[in-house]
Amino acid sequence: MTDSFEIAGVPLASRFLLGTAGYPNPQLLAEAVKASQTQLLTVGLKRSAQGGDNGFVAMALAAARAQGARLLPNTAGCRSAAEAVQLACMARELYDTAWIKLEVTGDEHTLQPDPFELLAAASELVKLGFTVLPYCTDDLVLCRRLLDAGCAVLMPWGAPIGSGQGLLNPWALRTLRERLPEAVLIVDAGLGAPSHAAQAMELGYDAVLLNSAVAQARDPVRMAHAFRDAVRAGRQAYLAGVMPAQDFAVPSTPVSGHAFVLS
Ligand SMILES: CC(=O)[C@@H](O)[C@H](O)COP(=O)(O)O
Repeated sequence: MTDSFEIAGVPLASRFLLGTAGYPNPQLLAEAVKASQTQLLTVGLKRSAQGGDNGFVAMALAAARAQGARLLPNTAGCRSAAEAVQLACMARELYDTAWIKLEVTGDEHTLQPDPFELLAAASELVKLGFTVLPYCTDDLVLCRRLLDAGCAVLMPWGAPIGSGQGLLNPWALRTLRERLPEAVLIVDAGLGAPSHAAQAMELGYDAVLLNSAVAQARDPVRMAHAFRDAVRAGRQAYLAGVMPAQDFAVPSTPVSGHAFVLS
């Protein structure tokens, strides 16, 4: 039974989006992509545009093709709206896709997105016909503005990129889910363990995007499997209805009357 979701009218059978940076070698990248069964693979534009990637981008393209996955070029490394728009236009030519993962960094220490440049870039790219997937903070007002600007999807951070800290602010992520029930929401970045991905899915997120936790694992292929399973488990739990947590004990076996009298 498939449980797909849609981005801009395109159904995606996998809710696990994977990044292609930082693998020990291109072969392991290809095997991890296969194990993940992802349908959407990100590719860093700055890396490929600058060349010298030792075959990683070519391997990412081949791995995507082998399993019918789409490419999602990203603007990682951009510091302004103008730079991001320029890079997105290059990506459209290079990869023949109008989908773009929009990243505009505002702080070097946390790699936190710059909300002002992000919104400016998103508005411009939507006008240019792109399907824009912005990597953003979990700020509700910013997220609303990005949707109003025409973004197809929102990708709030779980934690800073590469930190592996998991969901640092579950309250904010839960609030986003509750306040934007119609939006396609994907937790992006900072997930370090499969349990973090499951937690995001249990909150009702449509998908997760991660890179470092798989690429830097001792065994990236096994880790890709683990995340794939965790994403599915979290999704199933959400659909089944996760019980609300409470501050008091409730006996799981109600006791009434006197069932047995031992003599
Ligand atoms: C691959 C990609 O698009 C990254 O920019 C993304 O944010 C992943 O973050 P992690 O490496 O923390 O999973």
